[in-house]
Amino acid sequence: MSCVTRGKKTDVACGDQVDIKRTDHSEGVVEHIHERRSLLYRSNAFRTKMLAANVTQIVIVLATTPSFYESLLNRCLIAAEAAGIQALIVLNKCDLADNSAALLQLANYSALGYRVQALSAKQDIAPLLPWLQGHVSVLVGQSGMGKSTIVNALLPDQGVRTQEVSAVLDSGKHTTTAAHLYHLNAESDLIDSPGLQEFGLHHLDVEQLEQAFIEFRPHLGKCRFNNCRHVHEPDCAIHAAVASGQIQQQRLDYFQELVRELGGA
Ligand SMILES: Nc1nc2c(ncn2[C@@H]2O[C@H](COP(=O)(O)OP(=O)(O)OP(=O)(O)O)[C@@H](O)[C@H]2O)c(=O)[nH]1
Ligand SMILES: [Zn+2]
Repeated sequence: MSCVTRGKKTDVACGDQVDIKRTDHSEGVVEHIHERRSLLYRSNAFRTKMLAANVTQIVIVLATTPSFYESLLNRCLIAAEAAGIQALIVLNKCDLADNSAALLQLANYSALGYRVQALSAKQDIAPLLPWLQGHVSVLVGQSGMGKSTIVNALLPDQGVRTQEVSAVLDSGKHTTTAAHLYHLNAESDLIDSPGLQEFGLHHLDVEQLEQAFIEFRPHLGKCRFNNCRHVHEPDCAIHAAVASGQIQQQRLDYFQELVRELGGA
């Protein structure tokens, strides 16, 4: 049913549960937004956008080709941790060429405890099904990684994105401009979001960032200075953990990149 919000407020996110009042047989007004279990954001220095509400899992879609931005993968993982949502990493297009390099790259993330599923959405979507069962999952990823293909494979009857193409663009190019929620079955929902090229995390502060790097947690609060930003400070527990191999240098680099964006270092 097509519904509008009262006034100019558009604080409703895809996945929200709402009370509506019917104004017509096919139209209504959103009266109330229910309390959210989770809310996923992305933001730049100027504005914060709600990505999806009430999701329990973020599914990060990567592919062997075109190559994916590892920085974007990290940002998605950090956004998930900050929102208290679990993450699943999907490596799509595994029917293509050699995926061993990409799998090796992702082994670093399995070592952190993140689940990684190799897949070819074109050939067989079945390996993804058990991961989605019982969850409200949101699919995120760069353009071209195969999100539409995954959604179409999961919901073959809905002609999901092709429908949009004919209605809006009529150009034959698959593009998703807004998030959509689909019911996979009685217990599982799937939210498809537009392709991302960047994923800003300006809505987080340094302390939230530190906590979102899960392998930092056991070392936090153990630096000599309690406002240590883990750059060049002496007796830094995070640097000590990098030196002893408990934290990967690259993850510390990603952390520093995010802190610099906040203007905090
Ligand atoms: N070989 C192979 N190609 C795939 C697979 N999945 C998707 N593709 C192809 O990759 C291209 C991009 O796939 P899409 O599903 O449109 O990508 P997307 O992530 O939805 O892109 P946006 O709509 O821009 O966000 C298309 O040409 C697909 O046919 C796969 O498993 N194997
Ligand atoms: Zn430190």
